Amino acid sequence: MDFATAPVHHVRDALRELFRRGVTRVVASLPTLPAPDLLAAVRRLAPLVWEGSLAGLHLEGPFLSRHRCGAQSAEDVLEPGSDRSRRLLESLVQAGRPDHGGPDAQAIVAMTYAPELEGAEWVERALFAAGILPSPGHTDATEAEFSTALQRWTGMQTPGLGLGGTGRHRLPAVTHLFNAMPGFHHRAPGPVPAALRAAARGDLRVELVADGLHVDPDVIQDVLRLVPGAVCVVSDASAATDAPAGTYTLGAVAIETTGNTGNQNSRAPRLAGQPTLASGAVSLDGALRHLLAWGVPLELAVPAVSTTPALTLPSTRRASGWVEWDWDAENGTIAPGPPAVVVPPGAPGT
Ligand SMILES: CC(=O)N[C@@H]1[C@@H](O)[C@H](O)[C@@H](COP(=O)(O)O)O[C@@H]1O
Repeated sequence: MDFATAPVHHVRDALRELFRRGVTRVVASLPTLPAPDLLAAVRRLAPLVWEGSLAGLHLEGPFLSRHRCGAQSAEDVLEPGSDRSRRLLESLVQAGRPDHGGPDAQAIVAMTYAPELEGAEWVERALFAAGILPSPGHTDATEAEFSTALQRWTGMQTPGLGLGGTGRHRLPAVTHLFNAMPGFHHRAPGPVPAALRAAARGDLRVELVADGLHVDPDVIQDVLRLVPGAVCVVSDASAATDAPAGTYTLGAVAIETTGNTGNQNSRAPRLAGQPTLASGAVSLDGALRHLLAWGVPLELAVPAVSTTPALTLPSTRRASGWVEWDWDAENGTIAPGPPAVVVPPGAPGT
């Protein structure tokens, strides 16, 4: 099911399946699309956020680096500085805002953008003002460009949103750290070390795709040890995630998966006919199983898939109940299949 193009009743079916597996809050990511389609998708899905079915919308673009599109539609990437881009962002913010309610009611919770682009500062200002977190990602930024963007944010915070708050503050998160950005080089460090330093200071959170294919499991564990409270494990899922072999859509682009052939590498969705990774290979319950199988202690793994990512949501959308899994304490693994008990929000102890 492709959030960007599916009718609302298919979205509801997919959410029911995720909730059955123990996922309690879902942020729908919309990829870079032709501007009218993106606006239409926000208009279609925002009511699901207002009614509480979705926890929010994340727009992955369209203000991305043309050099780091990855699986995002390069044709639909826009320069943030143009009048057309300004009008589009204003319309998106408007489409995500309900008739009643403050910035906390905005359906869009985050937008991925490349902070080195000309006009990025305007995007950041507009997003913060609307209660939307700017998420650096799909970026070709140098370390200096990335750090400059973080400094710019300092003057743009609104109450409860921005840098340097308490541990439960709503902070921006880097969109899938390591993927779709320059890697670390000792003479050209790129955004990764700057992001990790900011995360260690408590000024930023970092998303990781923990499917065993996007980032080496040892690197995931290193990041969890370095900045344990800042890691948001995300599925980066698409219609092709956990799906049978076939061709699917990710908004405007065709992607494919070879399904579960027993060779884990073949299971990652890729751009059709190309080697480019296109989305996560497992949904969030699968990511938790991976973390535990790699030996990540339960007390690091569980917050990274639950309470830490929840902190990127407005506080009114964080209470998510509690899920008890059939887990094998001796082997540190959880049993496949649905959780043993899903305790609804508001129940004693949640
Ligand atoms: C939805 C989305 O955009 N997902 C990105 C994809 O675009 C990128 O190609 C891939 C690998 O990036 P990498 O080759 O830089 O590691 O990571 C994520 O799957």
